Amino acid sequence: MWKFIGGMVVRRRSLPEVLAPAKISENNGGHDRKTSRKRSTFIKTVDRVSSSSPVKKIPHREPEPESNLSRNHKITSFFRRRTNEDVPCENTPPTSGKSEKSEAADAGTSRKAVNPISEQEPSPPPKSRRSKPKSARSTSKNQRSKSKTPSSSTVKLGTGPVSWRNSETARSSPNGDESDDDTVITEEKLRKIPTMIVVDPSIKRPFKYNERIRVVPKFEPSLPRGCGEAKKAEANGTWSRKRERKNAGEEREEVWPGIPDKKYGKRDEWTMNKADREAEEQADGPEKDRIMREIAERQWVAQALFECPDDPTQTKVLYEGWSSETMSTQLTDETNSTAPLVMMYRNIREKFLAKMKEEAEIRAIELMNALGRKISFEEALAKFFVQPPITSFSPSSRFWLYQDMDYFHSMQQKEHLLGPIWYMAMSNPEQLPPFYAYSSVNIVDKEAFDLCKNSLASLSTPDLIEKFYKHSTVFPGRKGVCSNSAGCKCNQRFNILYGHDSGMGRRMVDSGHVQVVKQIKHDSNGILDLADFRVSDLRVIMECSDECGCPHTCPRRRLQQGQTKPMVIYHEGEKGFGIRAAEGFKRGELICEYTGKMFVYNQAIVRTLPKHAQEYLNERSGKKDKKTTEEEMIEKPVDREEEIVKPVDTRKKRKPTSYQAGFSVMNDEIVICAGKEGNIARFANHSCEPNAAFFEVHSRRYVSDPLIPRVAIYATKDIALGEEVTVAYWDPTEQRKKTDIECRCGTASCMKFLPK
Ligand SMILES: C[S@@+](CC[C@H](N)C(=O)[O-])C[C@H]1O[C@@H](n2cnc3c(N)ncnc32)[C@H](O)[C@@H]1O
Repeated sequence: MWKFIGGMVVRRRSLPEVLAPAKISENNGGHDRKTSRKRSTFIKTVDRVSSSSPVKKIPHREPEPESNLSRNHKITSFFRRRTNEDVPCENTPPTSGKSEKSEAADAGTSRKAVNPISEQEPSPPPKSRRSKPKSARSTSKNQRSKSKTPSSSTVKLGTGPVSWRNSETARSSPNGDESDDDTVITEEKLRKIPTMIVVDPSIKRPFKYNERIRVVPKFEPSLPRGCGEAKKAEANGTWSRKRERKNAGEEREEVWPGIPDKKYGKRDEWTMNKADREAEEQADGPEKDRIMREIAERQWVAQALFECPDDPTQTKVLYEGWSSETMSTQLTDETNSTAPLVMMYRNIREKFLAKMKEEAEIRAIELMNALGRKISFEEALAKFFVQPPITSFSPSSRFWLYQDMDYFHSMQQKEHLLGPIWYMAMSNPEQLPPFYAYSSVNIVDKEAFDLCKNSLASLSTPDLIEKFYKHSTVFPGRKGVCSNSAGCKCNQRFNILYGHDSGMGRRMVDSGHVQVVKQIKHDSNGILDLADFRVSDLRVIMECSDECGCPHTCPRRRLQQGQTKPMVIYHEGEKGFGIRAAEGFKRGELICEYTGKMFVYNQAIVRTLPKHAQEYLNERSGKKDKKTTEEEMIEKPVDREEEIVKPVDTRKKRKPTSYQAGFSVMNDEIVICAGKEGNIARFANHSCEPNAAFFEVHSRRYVSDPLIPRVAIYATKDIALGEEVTVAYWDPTEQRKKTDIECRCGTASCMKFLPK
């Protein structure tokens, strides 16, 4: 078993199969085949679409060839989606060039509301026929709201320099109406943001433990809540993701958990246009006007924007729920105003890519010099940085799968008020993205939930004081960085639960030494004070909660505010994927949380075992109650992992994983496993000279919620834009058994092999 320093435990695994390269089928023969095969299905499914849907019931007829389609009609239905169709624009990779407006979006400057249509259209269509694109869901409300500063009752989350959340409030809306801005955080909204998902297989139907905690019989990855267009398309679309043959004889669906496997495609576009045209033709007078208005008012959700390098006034738009073959070209100024957040995402992505390219160019020159200039610069560069393979709009190109992962995972993040993420494999365009289900919160097994619910840490401070005051002499006062002017209760909590005055703050560590648990504190900007930080310290961060009386912007609630900065999951060659900063971090700044499935330790191991091993272990443990087993363990200490894993390892059936994190201080029975479900933190690679570390965090917004132990990654050094975020899986100063996995951290003090 490997140890992440600070109680993070990982277990060995081989590189997942999903990382193995596979061929992209660029010619997308499958698309046409599939759409024609599914045509009748679509006709059937549109019947079921509600009247509010833009999809209309239409008679079944043979499709007309593309060239015969009414151009005007397409323009009407799809927000002039074909207006610029003739503009030569390869869907080329994003570059660092930016328009003035996008610069403004980057800086988060507020802009006067603009009606993009009246401003940009040289010869505008009749008013009633104009439709407007909707920005990504993440900006849909934002789009509608006026540029406004939050009122005193609404506060913005996020600390430190510009975060995507900070800058987006400043945006204006093309419509200018005053509807609620989903980027302004109110207490009411916070109360409903999910904090965990509890899995209890014994229940039949999901229910709410409270406003933030849902109990489900099984965790099932699904599309994020706001993605209504994608959901509709998943039910009715005719384009579907192709199946991919990985190894001979083995077929696996190229359907990533939580990513739509069906979308609207060209055929649907044609069908909808045709239905519109027919409805329009058949109607008369006010009815005709109504239909035309309805068509004109349809909104499209922008999923991603791409630059046209030949013409910076144009931008390519990929729509949520639609395949890439239906992309359209729009005026950059329009997309700047109608989809400011998506534009901001594009700018962040481009800035990051420009940085990566710069780095790759330096490495390419180094390689050329090392090889005596036997290869050209272009060849050398291609070893480190390949432009995204968007030579065609073929929806089956792997590039579009990456775009979907970016969008749908970022939307999940958005749901939890967290920063956006991207996936990139710049040195190998054939690289498959990682195969796992995204979850911004922990998925807590019922047993772990009950354990946490009944733990001391879950008690309110008055209850803790009542229980423990007699055992403790010192409970230092209400000071700290907490923004409650009356003082903070949370140092008291720390002292009762983990302080050495309480008698619970001394722990035996692996080496057999006794260590004192250290409280790591924030400064008034939410930055950790890491003055005398050592990676091998036993440490806990104590956050404030509602019982403290401070607002949710309190610097002592940093993990509750979550990941504010954009991050990239970047393919690092032999190390697999890693995480990189798409914006710089200061030492002590929060990077993100480590989420995954949370289990009670023994059970966590047992459940990953093959059936026969599970049966054997369950049968054995069934004869003894839990207490006896634990007592036995204390009397005769055993390496729990050794004991449990051995029967399986000898049969060489189980693939070991390295995505498990354990707790040394808060609850050493609990494990977070991010092997199949988790967030970006699961990609943190090891370095012998890391720039970040794991911290156990005592964190909940509401004291009425059970306190589950949480893990955060904080920067322990300044991290620059584009730099990889790394942690130490074990204390490099400690002698440990080594595995045969070569460490590729590339640092001067590298131990050469990852530890056991
Ligand atoms: C927690 S995962 C990190 C994410 C992983 N790279 C991925 O793509 O899913 C740990 C695994 O990453 C790889 N890894 C992490 N750090 C490494 C390093 N310094 N050198 C080589 N491989 C590394 C090893 O395969 C290890 O088992």
